[in-house]
Amino acid sequence: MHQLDREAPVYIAGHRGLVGSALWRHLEANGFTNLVGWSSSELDLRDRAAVHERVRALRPAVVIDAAARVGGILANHTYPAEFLSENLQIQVNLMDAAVAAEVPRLLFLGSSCIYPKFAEQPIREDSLLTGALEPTNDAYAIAKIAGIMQVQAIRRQYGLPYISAMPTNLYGPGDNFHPRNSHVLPALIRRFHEAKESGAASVTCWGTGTPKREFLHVDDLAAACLHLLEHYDDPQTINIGTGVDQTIAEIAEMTAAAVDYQGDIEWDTSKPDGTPRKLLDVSRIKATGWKPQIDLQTGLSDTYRWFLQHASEVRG
Ligand SMILES: NC(=O)C1=CN([C@@H]2O[C@H](COP(=O)(O)OP(=O)(O)OC[C@H]3O[C@@H](n4cnc5c(N)ncnc54)[C@H](OP(=O)(O)O)[C@@H]3O)[C@@H](O)[C@H]2O)C=CC1
Ligand SMILES: C[C@H]1O[C@H](OP(=O)(O)OP(=O)(O)OC[C@H]2O[C@@H](n3cnc4c(=O)[nH]c(N)nc43)[C@H](O)[C@@H]2O)[C@@H](O)[C@@H](O)C1=O
Repeated sequence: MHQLDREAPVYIAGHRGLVGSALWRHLEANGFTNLVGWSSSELDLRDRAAVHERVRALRPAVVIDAAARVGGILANHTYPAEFLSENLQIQVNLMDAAVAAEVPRLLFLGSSCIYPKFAEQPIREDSLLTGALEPTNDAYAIAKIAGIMQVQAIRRQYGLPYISAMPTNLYGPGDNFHPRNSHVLPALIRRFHEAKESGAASVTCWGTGTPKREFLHVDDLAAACLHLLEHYDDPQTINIGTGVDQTIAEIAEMTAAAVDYQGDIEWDTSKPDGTPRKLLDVSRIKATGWKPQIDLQTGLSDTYRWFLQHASEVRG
């Protein structure tokens, strides 16, 4: 593979989200001068005709699909119909439009929840479709698996070097801090912060605290995406993660420390735990020369600082 042209148009779908905004920052810092993004109100990616028209008119050199209906365990569990339907529509429209406009390079982003609930740990890419999915996010996972298949089908049929990558759980500036619909880290940053402010004696977290999760800072993810666009060309999807995980109880302790909340932590076991563990095997991406730079403690403190500085504009 070769260096991307820094002056050619790069379309970042979902450029206002956690991942898309990090991609924008990273590409800009790496000399890209022609980044393009439309918000969902400017271009609803479920609108097939509009997507075809925009992509045909722009003829980007690269499309990065960071647009999706995204949420934490409870949002996935509560709205499976939307998570399936909206994600299928967004990715099918984008990829079909890219093929029709002969876009030469595309990166599709999925998620580590595509792998079987009881996959052997750490999870290798070839575990895909070897077992049943975790029920709290099976609808979302099936949409993402369809995306991987579409990338492979396009490569086979049209010979275009499109790729897909599967990030582990992400966090960082620009995250969604909604109290119910977000992922665990932003939810806990907000909850511990509010408890500290109000002087609450305890904070309640969801589930048993025993599941394990792996967290990657979104700036590391953005660097990995550019690295893959310049160094990876294979039909098989590739994992992006740290190769290290913690229990949710440990994560809650770390978040409380980052926020400086001194009270107790309690557990609401009526809330779902989700998959017991999903640690990615990251040997393939490491072999291409990429590795994460931001450790979880530093990343958590930075994210909390960002949350405080952007209190009036945080999502959720
Ligand atoms: N967050 C995580 O922990 C992980 C995320 N990922 C993947 O990374 C990608 C990005 O996720 P993330 O940044 O966290 O999600 P966010 O919710 O932060 O951002 C998603 C973006 O998608 C856009 N979008 C959603 N629906 C539409 C639509 N109908 N038309 C146009 N744009 C739309 C939104 O645009 P707007 O703001 O303009 O409405 C939003 O900016 C997803 O594919 C996700 O699966 C993978 C692993 C973990
Ligand atoms: C990225 C990934 O994200 C989702 O899967 P998940 O890994 O289960 O993500 P989560 O961050 O929501 O939860 C992780 C763990 O943390 C526990 N937990 C404690 N307290 C809170 C809490 O307050 N909020 C949340 N959300 N979780 C909490 C929670 O019970 C669970 O055990 C899917 O959308 C999936 O589709 C996907 O791709």
